[in-house]
Amino acid sequence: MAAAVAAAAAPADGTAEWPGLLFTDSFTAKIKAAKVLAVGAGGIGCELLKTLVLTGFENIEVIDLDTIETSNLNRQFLFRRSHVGQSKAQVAANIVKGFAPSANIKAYQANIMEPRFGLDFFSSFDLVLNGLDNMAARRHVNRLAMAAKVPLVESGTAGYVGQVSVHLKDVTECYECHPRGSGAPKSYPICTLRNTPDKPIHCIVWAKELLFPRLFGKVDVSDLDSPAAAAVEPAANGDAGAAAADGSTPATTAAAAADGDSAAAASDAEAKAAADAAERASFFKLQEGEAALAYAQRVFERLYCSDIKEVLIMEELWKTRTPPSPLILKELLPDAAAAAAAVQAAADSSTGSASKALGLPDQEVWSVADSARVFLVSVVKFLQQRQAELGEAVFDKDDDLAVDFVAAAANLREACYGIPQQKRFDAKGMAGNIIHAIATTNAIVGGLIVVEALKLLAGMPEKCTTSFLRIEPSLVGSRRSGRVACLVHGEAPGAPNPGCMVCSKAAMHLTANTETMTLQQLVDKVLKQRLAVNQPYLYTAGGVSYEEGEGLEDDEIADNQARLPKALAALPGGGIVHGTVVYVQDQGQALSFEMHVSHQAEFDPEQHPDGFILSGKAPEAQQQEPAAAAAAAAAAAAAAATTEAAAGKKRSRDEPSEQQQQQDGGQAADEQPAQDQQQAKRQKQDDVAADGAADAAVDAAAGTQDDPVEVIDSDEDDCIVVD
Ligand SMILES: Nc1ncnc2c1ncn2[C@@H]1O[C@H](COP(=O)(O)OP(=O)(O)OP(=O)(O)O)[C@@H](O)[C@H]1O
Ligand SMILES: [Zn+2]
Repeated sequence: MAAAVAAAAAPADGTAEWPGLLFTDSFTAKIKAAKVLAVGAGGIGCELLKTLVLTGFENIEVIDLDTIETSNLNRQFLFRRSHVGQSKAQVAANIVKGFAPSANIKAYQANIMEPRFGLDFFSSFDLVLNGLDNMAARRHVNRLAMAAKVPLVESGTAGYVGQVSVHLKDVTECYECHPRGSGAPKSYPICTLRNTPDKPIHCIVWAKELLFPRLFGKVDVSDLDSPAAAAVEPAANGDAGAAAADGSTPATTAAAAADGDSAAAASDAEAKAAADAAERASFFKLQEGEAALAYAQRVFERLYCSDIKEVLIMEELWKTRTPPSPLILKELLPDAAAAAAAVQAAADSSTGSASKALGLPDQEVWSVADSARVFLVSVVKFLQQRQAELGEAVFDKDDDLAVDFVAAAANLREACYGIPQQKRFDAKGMAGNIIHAIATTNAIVGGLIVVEALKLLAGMPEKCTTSFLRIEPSLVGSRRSGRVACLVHGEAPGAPNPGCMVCSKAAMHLTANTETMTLQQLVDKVLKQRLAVNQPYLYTAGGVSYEEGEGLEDDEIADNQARLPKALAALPGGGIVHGTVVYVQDQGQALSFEMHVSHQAEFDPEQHPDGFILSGKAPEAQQQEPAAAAAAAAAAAAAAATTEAAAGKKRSRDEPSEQQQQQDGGQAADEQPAQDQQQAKRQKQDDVAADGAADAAVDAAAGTQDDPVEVIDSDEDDCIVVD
């Protein structure tokens, strides 16, 4: 189907040029016949679907995994209150069909990342148009659109700013040709979060990422207080005091660092950190017969009094900083009996929110005493009313109790450290990375997507623009009218990046401590979190292999699992060491690339808090003639074949399994089990949180906000003129 776009490279109506072409019969027919995939039926998606049908598109498939929520109604104008709880994709399709009854719109309530929406599915469209809100899904769609050579129009909005960009394999840059600023969640040095916070966000991240999972979720989802992290810090930054984690004293690490015996120091530090972690794990457990309120008070005392006193012992930390002051619960809530009764009454109330139960406002900064009350009430409510989730809870910005807890816990820590406290509304925004959506921005962006789609359909990718919607108009030079003020600035899409791991055959370069990084960390932190690989299959010429995904036998799954805790260098088959080339594939994304590994023992935690460095690198093959590139590819394939044989693989990675083919055949969207939908929704929420301030596309637009009047050498065609 994508061929239809290429075939239209010459003006469809002989002499017709853009934009006159739009008004020709043959182009109208082309619009009518084109098959379009719209991904996302949220803020942008609703606008996009409406504009598509009003422009004359009649063959549309729309996918959205979510259901309609009341909070969507203010801007997702296709939805009404009566639709709350129903599939966004289905309702959007039904309503839009009312505008254009001849349109054929197929809706899927599904995650675009499901294997059934694979290469065959993408290849069946002329255009893919994104109205998504998270990086993981955007990257996934980009990978499949590039592999299928289907043009992709990508979009994003954040408040008043937005962006639309066009991606066409081998013609323009793909969505991942350049690093996206906020692709990975913003990370903060662990020692700052634990011991020396100096901004509200440090306290909010501490409450959300460390404390929330510690009390209600899976502790291992956060590595903020893992013994390994604690042990590594002193060696790397030489700051022995900062190494003491979560209340451990600096004495051991400081002495060990000073005696010059680094091996002994490291093992002492590791042992100490492990003992501290074990002590904390047991302290934060609810004791047999312990009342929820007594537990909440005990945790309060530990976090805001004894832990703070422990940190104060580390004198070297406070030579250049203001030391924190402990909070005493009895001083904050002097009438202990009355306070306990009020907290228990609020905790027993039927409202799911601690702050609402206490009658506290969302839009005002609470007093420290009120934050203490909210803290206690939320802990008790979690223990009493949300028992089923304990041990599994995940922070969700739409969960009132979780937001209450994080806002109060962060405020109390801010009070200890003399950092300004936040309104609940703002704490929620920071914890959930929320930028409030603006309907008009979505409408403009939805319209711009269709404009770019039309240029692509006309076979005129050279006319395409990357459009930046700005918060303030810019002055733009114009041939005809001098200078005009523009809200939307357009520029030509960039060329493909030969170093891109997605749309070229470039290699990635990983620098890590191969003696301490485990295969699990490589898979989770590097491949999944940083490179958005969903179902990794990796192997080396030496015989290391690891695989996830469908179609594996039980013994293969067990073998793979057994390798995960091993350090890279200790893996069987020679390990992954300095100089190893790791071949990575993800069948679900039609993706394959090489990763070249370098060993480095230590990393500066301020500069590389993840403990590794990842960079893209153009391989030699990119500069070679096609024949040489093919030879290099054949050599890589041969290495793969050797490894496959060594690993005893039975099926080819490049051929879809029978199961995969069946899935690609296209089940109805609503066949996905409800549990999967829930999981996907949770994954989406995680992704959204990890998405930082929307996406780098938007960052780029947002970057111009401080520069409202700027002269750009551009044509009027590229802008929307403000009267
Ligand atoms: N992997 C995915 N597969 C299918 N749809 C997705 C996927 N990820 C996100 N979406 C959908 O993309 C849409 C993005 O729209 P939007 O940014 O308006 O989000 P929203 O959830 O409706 O609004 P808000 O986040 O502001 O509450 C959402 O409807 C969301 O469900
Ligand atoms: Zn690329």
